This record gives sequence, structure tokens and C-alpha cells, in this order.
Amino acid sequence: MNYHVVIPAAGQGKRMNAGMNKQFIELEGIPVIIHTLRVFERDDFCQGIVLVINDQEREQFVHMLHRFEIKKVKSLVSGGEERQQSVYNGLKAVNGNHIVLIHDGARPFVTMKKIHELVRVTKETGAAVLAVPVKDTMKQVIDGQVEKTVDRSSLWAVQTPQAFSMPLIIDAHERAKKEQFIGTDDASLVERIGHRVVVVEGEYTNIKLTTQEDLLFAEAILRARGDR
Ligand SMILES: Nc1ccn([C@@H]2O[C@H](COP(=O)(O)OP(=O)(O)OP(=O)(O)O)[C@@H](O)[C@H]2O)c(=O)n1
Ligand SMILES: C[C@](O)(CO)[C@H](O)COP(=O)(O)O
Repeated sequence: MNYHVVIPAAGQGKRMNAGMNKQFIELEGIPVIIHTLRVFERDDFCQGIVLVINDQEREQFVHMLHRFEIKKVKSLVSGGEERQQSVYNGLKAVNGNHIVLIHDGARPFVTMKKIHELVRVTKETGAAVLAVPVKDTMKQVIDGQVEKTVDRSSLWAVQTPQAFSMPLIIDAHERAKKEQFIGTDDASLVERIGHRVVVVEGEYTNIKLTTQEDLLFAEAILRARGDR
């Protein structure tokens, strides 16, 4: 059940429009990224964390890791223009051939229970993601008009962590890079080279903090949990 985790936290948070990296926004006095890191810091199966950051924020991250006693971060790696590049930079810094998880720094509410479920499945299958069934009706919209209503019975909203065998995800990233393919998640790189990706049902509370409204949901989730 041992694994390593790569946490991309080098984005600009444009949609959050907070005037700073959204990883530093405080929820109940604790920065978003620390909420995220603490889950893995507390998991005995986590053998090490690779954190991918903006170079100009290195000092802030070093200070924060020290202040909140996050000891499992083995390397602070520079991010790239795209999330995919940031993840690849992080993967290259992972030591060991365990299973590797890739988890957005902007998703602070993942639970250890779901992480362990994901790792167990990935040990058997080589690739797995957390996802939840969509709840709204989905329509394809072009130029502001409905093109078609999509059958939602097979639609899932995919989250992170996404988990892979190390050789598989390295191969998938290297082939995507060579073929100049950019996906919005890492599983799409594995799918495109013909490997099955298994879905593990996740939790609706495992939200990605993307826009201001998500901060309202985040405060409510923390209040409901009362234990963070
Ligand atoms: N070049 C990038 C882009 C994103 N990320 C990280 O990938 C995760 C998911 O990306 P997203 O939520 O889109 O973050 P941002 O790219 O910062 O958001 P935006 O698109 O609004 O700028 C975040 O933890 C973000 O920090 C990254 O490490 N490197
Ligand atoms: C990886 C991801 O979180 C899965 O839902 C999502 O694709 C990231 O998208 P973003 O635009 O980089 O936040």
C-alpha cells in the first residue's frame, strides 16, 4: 500500500482572482496547501511528497513547510506553463518505483479513506482515479445555444488523486510530450496510449478550489468536519 505523491501547486489561480496563489489562501487560519499536505503527512503509507511550485514562491513555501512541520516533502520542484508540465517535472523527482499519486494542491478535502481505496485498486490495475457521478443535466452548448443534451447516466466528474504505476505514468507523459498532446488530467494521457483506467467512487466534498464560490463551500466543509 506504500505510495509517493506529486502535488502540483504552481498554478496562477487566475479564475480565483485572489491576487495571489490560491494555495496560500487561509481556511480557518491554515493555508489551503497545508490542509492538502497534512492529509499525506499523516498517512503512514505515504513514503514521500514532491511539491511542484512557482520558483518565485520558493521562500514562502519553505517557510510554510517549516512552520506547519510538514516533513514528508522530499523535493520542491519548479512548475511549468501547463499543469501537465508541472506534473511531469514532479514525476521526474520521485525516487522509487511504488505507486505514484498525482493530487492537486487546490483539493484540500481528500480523505485518507479514499486515498487508500484508490491505492488498493491501482496495485491491481495500474491506473485509477477518484470520480463522482454528475448531478446536473449536461448539455453541449455551442455559440450560446444548446447543441444537444448528453445522456448523463455514464458521465462522471473526475477528481484527483489519480494513481498510477510509476513506469506507466512516466511512459504516458513522455509520449504525450513527444506527440505534443496536452490533457486536462493525467489519466487522459494513460487512456490515449490504450491503458484501462478504473474509476473509484469519490466524495462530493473533494472539491477543487477554483473560483471564489468554492471558498464558501470550503468553509462549510471545514465547519461540518470540525476536526481540521
Ligand atoms: N501550470 C500549472 C497549472 C496548475 N497547476 C496546479 O494544478 C492544480 C489544478 O490546477 P487549477 O485548479 O487549474 O489551478 P490554476 O491553474 O492555478 O488555476 P487557473 O486555471 O484558474 O489559473 C492546482 O493545484 C495548480 O496549482 C500547476 O502546478 N502548474
Ligand atoms: C486534474 C483535474 O483536477 C481533474 O478534474 C482537473 O482536470 C484540473 O483542471 P484545471 O483546469 O487544471 O484545474
